Amino acid sequence: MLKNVEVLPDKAALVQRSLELVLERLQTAIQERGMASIALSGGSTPKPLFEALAEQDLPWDRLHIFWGDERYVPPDHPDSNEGMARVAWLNKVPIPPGNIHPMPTDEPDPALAAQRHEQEIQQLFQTTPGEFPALDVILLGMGDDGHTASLFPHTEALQVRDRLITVGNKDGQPRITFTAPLINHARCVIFMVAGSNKRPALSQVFAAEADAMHYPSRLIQPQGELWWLLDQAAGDGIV
Ligand SMILES: O=C(O)[C@H](O)[C@@H](O)[C@H](O)[C@H](O)COP(=O)(O)O
Repeated sequence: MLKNVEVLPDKAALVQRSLELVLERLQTAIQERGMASIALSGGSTPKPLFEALAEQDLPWDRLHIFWGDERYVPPDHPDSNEGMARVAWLNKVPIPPGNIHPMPTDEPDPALAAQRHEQEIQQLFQTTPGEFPALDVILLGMGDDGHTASLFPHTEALQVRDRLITVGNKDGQPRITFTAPLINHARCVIFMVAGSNKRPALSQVFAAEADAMHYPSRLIQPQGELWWLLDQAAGDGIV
């Protein structure tokens, strides 16, 4: 793992830096393998990045879009990560609809939705059960409790090592999430973390010793590149 940590002056600079990294890696993937895959994070931080990506001139038919996690709501719900990315970016560019792979949230049982999505990913990447595909880029955020994707502290999802997709749990509310091993098989993981409210958790995530079950972002140790892009409010003095 190649770990890079950059503290940027403010959130706008953090977004600009993440745009540079994402574009470089997507273009390299397309040159090398003819296609690129990116999993989007949810929450509020990545929205300006998605808006900036909508302004780019990319070979959209070579790009496949995933999500690292999803709230268990319909895509038109205000909390939907899919809905946010479509409005901020995907609805504005000519990406083939079949290249967009949202996490299903329409099964009565979220576990079935997780299983369905796992099968979709295995089919797309031609992997067999137990094998983990390497996505080119996985974007992540970090909550002020140290969670990432929908891997929340002291939840069962943190223990799942043999699946690509599992059910997360936020205060009893179901989520669909990439598992830690799927994230760790990515070629490049980019955390975007902004705001002073993230400092306490960040200091634990970067500490020499801390409980990963309490600070799940510590579980993210990808075999490829790991980038932590922090704004000064979050990272100054921590790293
Ligand atoms: O669905 C989600 O909420 C996310 O995937 C989650 O992991 C998010 O990235 C963090 O909670 C940070 O969210 P903010 O960017 O809003 O601080």
